[in-house]
Amino acid sequence: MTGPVLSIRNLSVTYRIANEDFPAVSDVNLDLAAGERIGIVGESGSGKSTLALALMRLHKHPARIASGSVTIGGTDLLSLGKEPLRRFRWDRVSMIPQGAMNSLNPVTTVRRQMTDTIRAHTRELSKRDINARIEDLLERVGLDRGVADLYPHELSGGMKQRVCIALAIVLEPQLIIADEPTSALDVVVQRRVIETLKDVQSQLGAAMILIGHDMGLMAQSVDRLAVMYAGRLVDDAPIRDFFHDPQHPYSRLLIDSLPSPDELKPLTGIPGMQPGLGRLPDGCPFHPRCPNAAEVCRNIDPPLELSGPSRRAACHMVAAARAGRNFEEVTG
Ligand SMILES: Nc1ncnc2c1ncn2[C@@H]1O[C@H](COP(=O)(O)OP(=O)(O)OP(=O)(O)O)[C@@H](O)[C@H]1O
Repeated sequence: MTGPVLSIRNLSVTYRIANEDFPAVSDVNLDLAAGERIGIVGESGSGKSTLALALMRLHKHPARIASGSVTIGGTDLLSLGKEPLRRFRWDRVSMIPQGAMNSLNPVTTVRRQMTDTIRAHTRELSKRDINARIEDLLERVGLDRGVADLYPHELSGGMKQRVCIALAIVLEPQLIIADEPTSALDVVVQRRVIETLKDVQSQLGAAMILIGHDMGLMAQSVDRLAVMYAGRLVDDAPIRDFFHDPQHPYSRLLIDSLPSPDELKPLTGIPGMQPGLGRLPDGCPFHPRCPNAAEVCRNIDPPLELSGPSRRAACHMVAAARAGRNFEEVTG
């Protein structure tokens, strides 16, 4: 198949609160190729999990996909009926949700849980084939095959997370969405689990979306990094460009607020707060916190547009620089 594995067009997701729809994900456009890994970062509440859940159609009331389209492996996700959607999940797109390791059933063994997942999608495999597949998967994620007969309480956090990775790849999906897959683990185990996830993803040739807050982990794990702010994608760049030449002022501030062991500097956050649902200011949603904000930023919401080879930014200042114009001239 040629073309992207994932294609998101103008996707908006709202939450209905007191008879009013509030946008949590606004007009997101994104393509992802086979084998490509994209990281999505953003402050808490920026819409990352809402976007991830919508990509599996796992969002629940009061969330609603208000507009847009999602195509995965050539299939229009939003047009699928209940049964085709059930088969589509895990088979074509799988998810390691936030706190995945706590979602394992405490009263059944790993083997039982993996068998149930496989059986829910295929009736063709014999018990022997299923057991062979389970043991192979456990080994692929760095676990002993004996783990199949253990219960979740007999596993460490890192082992549980590996089981969740094995479950996510059980049907060899084309797209894996991992929402903070390592947030509850210590740093050493985090690195190992991410390495495992990357290995299985590249063996499958699957595309991967990695959602998280840890920019250091992202730097080592993904090909591209996208930033969400107040429900929008505001930056999307190859990982090296993102760190070496950040364009969006928010990305710059995020990078500046990272602690550095080489340069002992006081830790700085980003002043101000991200606007809550339904409290978006006019113009660019970041302008109240932006050190470069000008009149145009207070009035016009900048679209996410090409800002260099393979990169996009939603910022008037970046757009002016790309057009070779002086920002002050543009802002008048
Ligand atoms: N069930 C819900 N009902 C109403 N609003 C919700 C609901 N779930 C999330 N929201 C709101 O939607 C917005 C996006 O939330 P979301 O959980 O997608 O953010 P996030 O970037 O994943 O945050 P975190 O990093 O903390 O997981 C937030 O303003 C949040 O308060």
